[in-house]
Amino acid sequence: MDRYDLVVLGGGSAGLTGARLAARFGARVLLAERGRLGGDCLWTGCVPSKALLHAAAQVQAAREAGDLGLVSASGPVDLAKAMARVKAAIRQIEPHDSAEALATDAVEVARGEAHFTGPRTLRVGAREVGFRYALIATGGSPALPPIPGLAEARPLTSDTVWDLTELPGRLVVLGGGPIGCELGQAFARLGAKVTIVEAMDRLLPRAEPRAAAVLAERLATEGVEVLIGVKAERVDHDALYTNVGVLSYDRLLVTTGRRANIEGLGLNAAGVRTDERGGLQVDARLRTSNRRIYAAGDVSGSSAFTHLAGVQAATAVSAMLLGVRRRIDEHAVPSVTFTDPEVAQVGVTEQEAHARHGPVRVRDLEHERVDRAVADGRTEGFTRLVLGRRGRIVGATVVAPRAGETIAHLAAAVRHGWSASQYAATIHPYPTYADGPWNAALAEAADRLAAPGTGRVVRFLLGARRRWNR
Ligand SMILES: Cc1cc2nc3c(=O)[nH]c(=O)nc-3n(C[C@H](O)[C@H](O)[C@H](O)COP(=O)(O)OP(=O)(O)OC[C@H]3O[C@@H](n4cnc5c(N)ncnc54)[C@H](O)[C@@H]3O)c2cc1C
Ligand SMILES: NC(=O)c1ccc[n+]([C@@H]2O[C@H](COP(=O)([O-])OP(=O)(O)OC[C@H]3O[C@@H](n4cnc5c(N)ncnc54)[C@H](O)[C@@H]3O)[C@@H](O)[C@H]2O)c1
Repeated sequence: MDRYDLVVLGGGSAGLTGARLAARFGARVLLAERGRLGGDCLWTGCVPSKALLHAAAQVQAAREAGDLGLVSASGPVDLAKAMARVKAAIRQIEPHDSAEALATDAVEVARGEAHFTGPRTLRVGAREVGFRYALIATGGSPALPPIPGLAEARPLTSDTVWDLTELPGRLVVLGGGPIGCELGQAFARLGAKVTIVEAMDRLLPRAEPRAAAVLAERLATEGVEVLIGVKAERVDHDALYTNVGVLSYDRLLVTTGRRANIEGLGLNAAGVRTDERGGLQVDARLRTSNRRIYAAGDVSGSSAFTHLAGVQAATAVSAMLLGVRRRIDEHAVPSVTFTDPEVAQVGVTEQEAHARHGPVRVRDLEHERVDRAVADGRTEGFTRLVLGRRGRIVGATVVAPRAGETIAHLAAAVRHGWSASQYAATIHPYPTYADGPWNAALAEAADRLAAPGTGRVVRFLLGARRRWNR
């Protein structure tokens, strides 16, 4: 039986990062993949959704060009052409995640469904191999809620929506989380009549409520019907029955959440326990109940982001192979919903901060005060800094075009516990959307200068300098 230092189950964002890092350390690594290398992010997640959103943004710009005197574009697009752009983006990235590229990095790839046959053995295809350590990185899949008639209606999910070649006339999107909002806006801009149905009292329930409100307003302006606090009761004959009425559709897209891919992994044989919710039981260092098996990425039950999946995998591999014990600071993981405007967030929201840090303050800056937003005619957004003890930035939200680029520096602030004054000390380029957080932090720092204690010192210095340098 072949023996490996590390076997990795799943070749998505987590598995690819973990396998490559281990091979770079000099370990003998086997990566098992049952489907397509690259995982959700490349084939059905980040890459196709961002490519479709880009196509949709171009269409939207064309529609709005009438304001500038051009004959404005109208009507639906040829979805097959938009999807061809999506496929082109995937094709461009795919070679980096291929078995050939991995072979160059000294990672061996085994094709097939992997499952544990014992605490230190695994079968993939016809091969049984032994391992010193294993990384479970099998990701997640769309989950359908138990609504009568829903499964039988065979709705679209984020796995299958990419196969559409004709734009649906009426698209009902069930679930107003990040996937529902991104895809809902994209299809609406491409020309579909979109209705988003969300069970909670707002879109993006994990975001600052005000961010969700700005997004909902923008979607409504673009013709998306947003139904919040609505209960879906059953699906029958191309119609979704809800407590507020019947929504007839041409296609139904379900984006109500995902579940971890742990079925058929042979967890019992490996001595890997699951928790009461049926997910993998992992500790803060991502170790399962078998001390030689770790988990990373969506399967671990943490927030589903590619950037987090990669960091988790690298952390787990360093712990397994080198004994480096590190925890990931989950509070400083930025999240971005790539709608227009983008909703970017890091750390805690105001509500969460109250619960966790006690009294906190927020410093808001309206984007009417951000010159780049004014120049772009996009002042609907805002920046919010959540300030904890000693003025430390414990959370931030930016709602704006390109907010995803702006949030990275704020992630550093939350990660390192910077105060608003420390954040403000870095010069930001003008005019950018990053002026939002910078000006918010500068305003906070200026207020501190005027506060009773510091203010007295400042006034003393001013007075003294006046007297000495008449
Ligand atoms: C529509 C959509 C948009 C998204 N947009 C973003 C975004 O903009 N930014 C962001 O950060 N995140 C985004 N995400 C989330 C992101 O795609 C995931 O967090 C990321 O792909 C998780 O990587 P992973 O390695 O954990 O899992 P995956 O990428 O799902 O990889 C798991 C791999 O394991 C394989 N596998 C499963 N079981 C087995 C087995 N038994 N044996 C062998 N192989 C197996 C699967 O085939 C798969 O290739 C999006 C997700 C979706 C669905
Ligand atoms: N830009 C990004 O980084 C990005 C983009 C897409 C997805 N993701 C990640 O993928 C994961 C899955 O995303 P998602 O949007 O599918 O899931 P989600 O759990 O984030 O959102 C699902 C939404 O559906 C709603 N919902 C659940 N059941 C419902 C019902 N019966 N009727 C109506 N609404 C219902 C929920 O209240 C929630 O708002 C998330 O963790 C997300 O972070 C990230």
